[in-house]
Amino acid sequence: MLNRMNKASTPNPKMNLKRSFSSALGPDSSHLQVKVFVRVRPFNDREKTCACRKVVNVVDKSSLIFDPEEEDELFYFKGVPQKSRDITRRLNKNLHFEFDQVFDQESTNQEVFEASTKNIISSIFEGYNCSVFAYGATGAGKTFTMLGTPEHPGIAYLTIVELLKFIDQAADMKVTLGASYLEVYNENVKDLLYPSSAVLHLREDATGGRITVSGLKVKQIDHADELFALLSAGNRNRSQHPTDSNAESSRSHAVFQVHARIVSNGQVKISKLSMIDLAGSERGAATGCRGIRFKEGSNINKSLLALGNCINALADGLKHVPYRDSKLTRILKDSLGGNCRTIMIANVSPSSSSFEDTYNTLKYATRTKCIKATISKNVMNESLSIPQYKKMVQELNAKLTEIQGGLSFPDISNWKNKIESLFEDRRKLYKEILLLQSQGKLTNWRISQKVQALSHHDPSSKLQCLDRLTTSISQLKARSDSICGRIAEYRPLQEQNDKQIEKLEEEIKKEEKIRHMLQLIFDYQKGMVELEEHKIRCNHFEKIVKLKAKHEENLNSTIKTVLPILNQYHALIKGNGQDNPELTAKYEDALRSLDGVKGVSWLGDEEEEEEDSEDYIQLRLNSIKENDVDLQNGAKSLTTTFFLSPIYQLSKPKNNRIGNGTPSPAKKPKFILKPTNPRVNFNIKTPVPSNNKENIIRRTPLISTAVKLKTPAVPNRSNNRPHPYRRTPLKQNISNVANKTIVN
Ligand SMILES: Nc1ncnc2c1ncn2[C@@H]1O[C@H](COP(=O)(O)OP(=O)(O)OP(=O)(O)O)[C@@H](O)[C@H]1O
Repeated sequence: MLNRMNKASTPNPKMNLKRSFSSALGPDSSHLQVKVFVRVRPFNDREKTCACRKVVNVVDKSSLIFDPEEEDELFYFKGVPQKSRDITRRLNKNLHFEFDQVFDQESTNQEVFEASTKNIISSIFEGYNCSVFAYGATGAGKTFTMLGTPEHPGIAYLTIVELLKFIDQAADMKVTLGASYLEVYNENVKDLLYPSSAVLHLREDATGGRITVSGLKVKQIDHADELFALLSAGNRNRSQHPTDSNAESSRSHAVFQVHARIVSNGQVKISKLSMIDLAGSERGAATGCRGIRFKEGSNINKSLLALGNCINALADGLKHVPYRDSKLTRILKDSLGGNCRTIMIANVSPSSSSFEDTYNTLKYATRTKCIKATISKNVMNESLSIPQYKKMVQELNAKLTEIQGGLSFPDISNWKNKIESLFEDRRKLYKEILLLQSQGKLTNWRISQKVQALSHHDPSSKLQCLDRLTTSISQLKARSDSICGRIAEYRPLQEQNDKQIEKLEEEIKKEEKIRHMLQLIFDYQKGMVELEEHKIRCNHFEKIVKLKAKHEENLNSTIKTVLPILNQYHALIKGNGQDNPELTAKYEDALRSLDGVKGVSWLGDEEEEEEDSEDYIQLRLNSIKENDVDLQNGAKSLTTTFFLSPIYQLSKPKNNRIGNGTPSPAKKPKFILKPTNPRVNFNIKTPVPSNNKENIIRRTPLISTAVKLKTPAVPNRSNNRPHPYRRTPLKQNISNVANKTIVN
């Protein structure tokens, strides 16, 4: 038995058939594979009369046995019954085939439809292409299955009925249907709905994948009746000629296509249902065809052979599928291996007279089961009309309102008021303190000027102006003390405000949901206060610079006046013979001092030259950056960086040097105006005095200056070198601003 099965299983090595043909994948994965059904038609009259044997035995719903074993009749040899079989008789193949479903002779078209095509109707409305094709030898029942008779309507009819039923039920979609019907006869394509039209040609689209039939007309369908009328009319136009096997043999491959355009939920799905009734495969000898019929048969077989090759290539998963070998395979390209849910109904005759045809059909069908198709929906976005957009916007708005209703935003107005109020207090406090500081610094600068003026005179002289100077210094000092006192009064309030703001910031951090929102408000308010602080500092700095400039102007004008008078006095004394060496030395010392003021450069000043090269005539304030606070001994100081961009720089030429520290009266000092060099930075620390008055005096630069009243600083000239800051008034100005007034 096993041997027989093995033998039977290798009739054609290329087909690689096995004894048992089981479905490669389960029913759930069928959407990836071509579904294959086999239908066995009843014996026809001719088969009945010729006493043919039944070669197909339907075992159950999904399997059949081809060429089943028969009970061995008793075999007599010389009148004696033998135990062994009759060796002159052919062995039965007894092949077991399995398909998605097998329909026996008793099955109706309705049953075939219910089990096969009905299941793919919904896929059409999802945007999938679907195709059903009937395969089999001539007279095997393809046309009966696909088209049927008035009494027994076929798959095409039943599918259309179901399709229309589906459309009626689906109220939420708009479906437009169209139909086309073509036949491939003798390798010519003909429009069956418009039979008078010329032979149609196949075109491949630009992407090289899709085949279209150029000139094939798609008729729009508004009513179900129209679809049936089209089907009937197309069938009448089909090439049919009687053969020995079939009195009404269809000699062409017919492709009836229903094109659907489904619009739902703003999407457009386009799908196509193809129902293909293939011409029957036939053996010339078996069908008794001659002449034109033989030519027809050759072409039919040629295209069916091409179809078989495509099925084999697809089943083996080959990259190249020979669709181009025939018109039929080109047309069926997207129904077999393309983006399509495909159903094959293989029709077979049960009669031994069609033994070879049935066997070949079953082999084809088995190979077809292995074809896997990758299907995807043909969905595209519909370009909506204005009313549709309006409707969509309304729907979205309604959803938004619904979502917003579900969200509750916490009320942060209390927080906001609290933050704003605390920072408003801080702003006022800082403003008062800084303005007072500015007044104090300006006052102290005036004190320092008067102290300098005082130092120019002999304290023992009883000049009236000295009294005025001393009185003025005392008044200014009293004012400075008063300002310091007022600043000190603000200190507790400022500390309290700082603590409140620190606490508030901590509280904000604990608010999980609104923390970020509150932090934004907090940072904004903080920034506003800092901005105001900077504005006050800028104003202060401008005032200082103006004062210095005015002072320098006065000094220069005094020198201009004093120098000729001094020379005159010296000449007068000398002329009167009252000159003495001590007086001459003092005179020369005074000259040197005045020369120094005018800017003579001395040897060994290189480093200072580098350090203090920021001699500016005009200064422009660009921007300010605060580096915040330095806590030391309980006192706070604010460090501010000023970026000063000089417009022009007044410089001494490098060669304006005399040598060995000796000034050269022959060479007058020269100045040149140079364009600005890159930005110059000044770090300016603004001390914020603590409560402690001692500390205030010790740490506040201007007050320190005031304390130095009793012992005014005198430039150290022990090495016969003028102090660089005393030598050049401009430098002195800058140094005062940078080091004394603010940086201390
Ligand atoms: N299941 C069936 N039940 C009853 N009669 C059938 C059945 N199948 C086929 N027949 C009959 O068998 C005959 C041949 O069938 P059909 O024309 O459908 O064959 P075919 O495969 O289309 O042949 P061809 O390829 O030559 O067109 C028809 O008279 C048809 O009515």
